[in-house]
Amino acid sequence: MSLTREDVLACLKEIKAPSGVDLVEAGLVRALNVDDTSVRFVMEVDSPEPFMPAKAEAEAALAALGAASVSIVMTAHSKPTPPPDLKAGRKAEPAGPEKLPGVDRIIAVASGKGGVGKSTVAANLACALAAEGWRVGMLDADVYGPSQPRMLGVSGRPQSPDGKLILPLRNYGVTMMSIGLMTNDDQAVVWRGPMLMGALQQMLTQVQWGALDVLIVDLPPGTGDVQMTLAQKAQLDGAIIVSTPQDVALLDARKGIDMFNQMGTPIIGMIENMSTHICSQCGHEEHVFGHGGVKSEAEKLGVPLLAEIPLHLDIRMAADGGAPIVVSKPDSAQAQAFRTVAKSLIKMGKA
Ligand SMILES: Nc1ncnc2c1ncn2[C@@H]1O[C@H](COP(=O)(O)OP(=O)(O)OP(=O)(O)O)[C@@H](O)[C@H]1O
Repeated sequence: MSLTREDVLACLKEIKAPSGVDLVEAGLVRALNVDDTSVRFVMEVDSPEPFMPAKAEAEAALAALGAASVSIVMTAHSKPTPPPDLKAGRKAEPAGPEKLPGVDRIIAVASGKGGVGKSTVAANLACALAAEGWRVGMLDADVYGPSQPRMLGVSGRPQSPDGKLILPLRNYGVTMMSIGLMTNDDQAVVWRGPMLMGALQQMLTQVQWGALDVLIVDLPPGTGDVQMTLAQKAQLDGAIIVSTPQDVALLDARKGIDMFNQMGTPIIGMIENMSTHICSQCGHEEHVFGHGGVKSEAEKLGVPLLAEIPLHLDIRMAADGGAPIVVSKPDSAQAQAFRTVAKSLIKMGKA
């Protein structure tokens, strides 16, 4: 029997948080998604441990109500830090960004502006690196428009058998996790700052990534909280900036590069996407958005231009159809453009 949102909320109202107030009343149930007999939500808490019994109780009660699958993700905020110890001679504690265990490198794929093809580039790059024999992970941190599940043809709910570690999904040799797998496709998620940070931190540290040569992070466009949090929490080995050739996209790309520079993240290079339009019927080439803008910007900023990817119907159909062009038409000229970037990243020692 299908469950309704109301059924689920009524059930959760019977479960008390450690404060004695029920989970719903306490405002702990966030991003609730009820899909037939599958229930998912985020529990926004400061520290997960005291809430484990309530979580287990909620899982059992929802299962008894008829939920076939229950996924409760806890967003753990950082623990309150003790006051600084100002005594002289005290050894400094390690602080700042850390390496993820088992993950050799983390590369962020970023853009200043939305819709320039950042996720398409990230998906193709991940598949191209996997095709070169690299162990590749993809963390889709584009919280406002997660598209990696669609692009990498992945669906289903990530499971967490022990309630602690989340098992990522896998396709085309890419191990992936996306915030989009925790939320409903057609439901707009309103992320509050701390909740967003918690979810990102959880995807970094509570997902069982396994041993990876490279973890690619698909960032949301712009220069916001997710970029900052990522750079603070994880040791980023570099960022790739995707831009279209128009001035407006380049202006935003420049802001993105400036932000990474301020955070001390090396810029691996820029990629001009939708560089030139190649007609899929006659092969005629046209510079719809201008051409060469990213090349001259990269020269000005002293960063490498990694590729100029054409605007081609096949790239869109492949990405939107769940099998990036690198996988669906690996020998096409369009796929070659991505494969060349992957090879040069490997050569540069970046992946
Ligand atoms: N080179 C290309 N040729 C044809 N279509 C492309 C190309 N690059 C991207 N697209 C298409 O453009 C659309 C937007 O791409 P994508 O979702 O990758 O952009 P984005 O920069 O990640 O956007 P956002 O960050 O706003 O989600 C998609 O439909 C994608 O298939």
